[in-house]
Amino acid sequence: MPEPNSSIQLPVLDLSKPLQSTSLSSLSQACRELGFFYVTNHGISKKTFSQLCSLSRNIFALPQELKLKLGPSSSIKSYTPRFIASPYFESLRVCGPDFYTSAKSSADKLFGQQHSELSEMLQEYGSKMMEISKKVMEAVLKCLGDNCDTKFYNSEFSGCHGYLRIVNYSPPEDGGEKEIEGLGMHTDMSCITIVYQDEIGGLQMRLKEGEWIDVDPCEDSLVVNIGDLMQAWSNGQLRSSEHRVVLKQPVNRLSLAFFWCFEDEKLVLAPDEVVGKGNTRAYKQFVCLDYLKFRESNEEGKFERIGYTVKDFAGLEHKV
Ligand SMILES: O=C(O)CCC(=O)C(=O)O
Ligand SMILES: [Fe+2]
Repeated sequence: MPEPNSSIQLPVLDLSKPLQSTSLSSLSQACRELGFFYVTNHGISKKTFSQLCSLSRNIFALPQELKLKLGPSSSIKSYTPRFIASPYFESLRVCGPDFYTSAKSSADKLFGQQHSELSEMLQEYGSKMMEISKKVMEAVLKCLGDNCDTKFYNSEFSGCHGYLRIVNYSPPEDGGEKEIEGLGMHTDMSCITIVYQDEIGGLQMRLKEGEWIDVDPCEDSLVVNIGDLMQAWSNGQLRSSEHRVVLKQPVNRLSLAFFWCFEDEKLVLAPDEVVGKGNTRAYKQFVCLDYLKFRESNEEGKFERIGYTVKDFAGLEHKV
């Protein structure tokens, strides 16, 4: 594993202010070159995060037999146990738009019928994340210039849906000084992903040159990264960068990753205006679900470990 030693100042998108031209140009550069940035003034309180994290920790602390009632082989399939993505990674998935029902069907299996606190919190969190995703996507579309946000948000992105993955990383207690890979290098299959990480840190992004950079937890900020669907839709102008999670201390780490994606049946194709006159189209049209299936079939048993990306699936010979 290469040693990461650099850090980089990622730009911050402040959702409480209109985007000024200087912040737009740094955001645009980040979306094109790095694929990562922070978002602040998102409207989710510290208290909400800490309550959600503590309820989630209670779930992950339950006996394995109980958690396995939720997956991977149950009909709900919301739980991914350890030793699938990595020996140290387990996760719980909650799907929108009805986050309440999705969470409730898991909670009922774990605790019986009487437990709705978690489901209510997740409904609130999920709908808040949907609103944040919309605002973030409008800003991302602005980065493509030419009023792309007003031209394309409604026609292309209004059918997007979101799901939340609550992740618990538990490194071995006797890990010593060694850095341990909690989640291997991958790109996300989303349009955008919005991540809350607790104070432990460990998320790293990969530069185009291959160097690993820490994406540190930042007070009151969420991390946004561009996913594969957006890389294809923007004709490769926006970057879906490889990232991973490295565990540097023998303590548990919790993250809440929200994936905002096109609907399964969506035909993903960069509009001519986005490709731009005189530029070559870099991705052929594809059905969103077909890409998700392609990734699944190539990653059997490996979860999201990278092998193939949207470039391998839909990339055309001549790249822009
Ligand atoms: O746990 C994190 O910070 C990021 C997780 C992630 O990259 C993913 O679930 O795709
Ligand atoms: Fe990811």
